[in-house]
Amino acid sequence: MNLPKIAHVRAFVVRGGGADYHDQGEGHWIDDHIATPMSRYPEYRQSRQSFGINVLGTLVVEIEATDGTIGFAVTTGGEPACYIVEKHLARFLEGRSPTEYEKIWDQMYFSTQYYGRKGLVVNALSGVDLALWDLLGKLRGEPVYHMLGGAVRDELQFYATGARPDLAQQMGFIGGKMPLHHGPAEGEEGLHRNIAELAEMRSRVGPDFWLMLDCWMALDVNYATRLAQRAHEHGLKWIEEALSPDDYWGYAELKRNAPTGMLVTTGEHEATRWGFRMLLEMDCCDIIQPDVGWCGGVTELIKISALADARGKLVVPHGSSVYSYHFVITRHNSPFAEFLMMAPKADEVVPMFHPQLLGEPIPENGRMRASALDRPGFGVELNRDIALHRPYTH
Ligand SMILES: C[C@H](O)[C@H](O)CC(=O)C(=O)O
Ligand SMILES: [Mg+2]
Repeated sequence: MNLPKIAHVRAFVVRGGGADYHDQGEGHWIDDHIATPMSRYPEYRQSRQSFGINVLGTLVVEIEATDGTIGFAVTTGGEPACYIVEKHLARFLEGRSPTEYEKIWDQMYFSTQYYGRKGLVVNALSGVDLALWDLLGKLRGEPVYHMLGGAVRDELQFYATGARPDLAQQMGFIGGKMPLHHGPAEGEEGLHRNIAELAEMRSRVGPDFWLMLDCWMALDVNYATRLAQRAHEHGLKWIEEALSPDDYWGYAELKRNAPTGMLVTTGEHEATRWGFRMLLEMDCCDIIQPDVGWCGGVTELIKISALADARGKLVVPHGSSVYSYHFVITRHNSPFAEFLMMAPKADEVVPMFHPQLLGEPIPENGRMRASALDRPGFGVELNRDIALHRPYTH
């Protein structure tokens, strides 16, 4: 079957929430004294926006085929990622068939390897890859999850990330992941407060509801070990991203130190099969958490997931909305998914990438039927009422 070829690749930057979900207004739980590697500096402790967490904004990649069909995707990376997409990556797509995603991925990765490999460049590459899968699905009239092999279960189950696991429990989620508020620079008092917050939440949700702590790379092995040991009596299910993503040795040590039954998770800032191979072969964690928009897109996630599956590890992607939903429903070793609560007080379910996507499905009672994904591509449209800025052309 001859599909239309790729005619144009375009990249835009958008401000205000969406894929750059840290780009929120004042008073949002996601910017309220959350422990980070920058918390050692008191002036950057209260707000992550103060050190520039939202400096980039969302990257929107559009790929138009010769018949006018448009695939698109959103991720983070903003204006610098627009430059990379327009000035470097677009050449590997235009004039090609959208079925050639393996070769396109390979050329995007190896042509940028001398300045890429992780971070911003792989975010940009992931955005292109996801837009390509969206285009392919739209041209074939198939949802991405069909192209990935089809659903292995009838519905997705979600845990919620946010400041109010107690409310998430009432909304039907299977667990709640809270941000850790105090890092090592806040000393023993900060550690007591972290444990007190966990204990308070445990008393609200009862003994069986999953509670997790997201440490956003803020800790060292010693602090993380002490936190894990003290959190164990409050039934902490997992300790997430406790250390720098570069500290594979530290993660291996933390996994050895963690109390029996408590899971160590990480990987949302890791990228590619080679990065995840390190996490897996060094036995750094129990669950890997690639972000589909940051790890290399769906093309790379297929490989990352197969590596994990062969080692009996779970893959529970970080956030990533529809890009994650279409993958998780197709894999046995992804038994549940994350839902980031983007309402400022984490007190209601709103679409994760609002306002950038139209038709973005949301969990109901903590679940989503596979049929909610039954639209071509990733099943969403770009909201063209938001301000799209195209800083570069080619
Ligand atoms: C809540 C965390 O600090 C971060 O904003 C999101 C995250 O790491 C996650 O959803 O996982
Ligand atoms: Mg996290």
